[in-house]
Amino acid sequence: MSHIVATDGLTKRYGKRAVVQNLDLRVPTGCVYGFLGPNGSGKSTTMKMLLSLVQPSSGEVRVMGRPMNRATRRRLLADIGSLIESPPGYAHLTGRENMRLVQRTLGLPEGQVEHAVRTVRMHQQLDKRVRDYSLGMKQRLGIAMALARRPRLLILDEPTNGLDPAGIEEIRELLRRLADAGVTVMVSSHLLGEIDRTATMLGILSGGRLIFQGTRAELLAASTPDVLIDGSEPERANALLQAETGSRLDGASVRVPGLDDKATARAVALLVGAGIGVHGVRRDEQSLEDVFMDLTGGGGL
Ligand SMILES: Nc1ncnc2c1ncn2[C@@H]1O[C@H](COP(=O)(O)OP(=O)(O)OP(=O)(O)O)[C@@H](O)[C@H]1O
Repeated sequence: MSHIVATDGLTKRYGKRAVVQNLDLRVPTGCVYGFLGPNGSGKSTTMKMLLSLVQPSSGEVRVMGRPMNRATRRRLLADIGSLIESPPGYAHLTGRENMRLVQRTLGLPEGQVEHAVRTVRMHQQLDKRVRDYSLGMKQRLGIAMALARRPRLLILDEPTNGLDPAGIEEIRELLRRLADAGVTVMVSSHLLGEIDRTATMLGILSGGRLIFQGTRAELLAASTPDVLIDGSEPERANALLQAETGSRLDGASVRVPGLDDKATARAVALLVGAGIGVHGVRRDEQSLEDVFMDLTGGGGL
């Protein structure tokens, strides 16, 4: 599989503190890559290193098969569109004037800029000043600016931040359309729910480390859902299991986290051996959100 972005041991230290540690990112060409993690986990710093806006302390970034560094940056950036932190654009100018600036700066044909504006469905809002735009409109104009150069790779840092549900859905739909048109999109969020249905690959960052990278199905498979045990004496059963497994009472059931099949059989044998009647053992249904919360410890989510 070809990767449009690949990093090896990518690390950023500020003073003694490593804010991004040893990342081996693999972004397959043509996917929507959801880059998830709580606030402060290092997503923006990583994206800035991918764009060579921040110099890595160690490790390597390869984009489109080439090393990204100060020397190669200019050429590689010609094929990358990005939106990092607040939306760009001069507030006192209209959308059209801002787009014209982008066109002139990059020396682009007019049709290309118009196509970018239509893609984000902003063509009817272009004569308003940017300061009168809603946040969603500003984000969409920012994405149009990033798209104007017809990038192969689009890097978007929290494009849904601060948007209402309708605005979030618009961005989601836009990302899907871009992916269908062959653009690889890397998009960060601190909320799994904002991108999990759009992203085909997920990378999860926690405390500067990549704690998961793979598909949604792989993420679900990587988790061990809690086991719920129903029996004749839930309190005594919980007391027997608690020290070793961290179990707790959940209604009339005993909820036991992190048990694989063998450990489940051992727990049941222990209870039966202690004279407790076990009449039900089942695995809890787990949502992707539960798995994400488990992995990141729920920090900042
Ligand atoms: N220039 C800098 N100097 C020192 N520390 C920094 C600098 N830039 C970022 N950090 C620290 O690095 C950590 C990661 O920040 P980063 O912005 O990459 O996280 P994030 O996951 O994008 O979070 P957020 O969504 O809140 O922006 C934070 O603790 C931040 O304070």
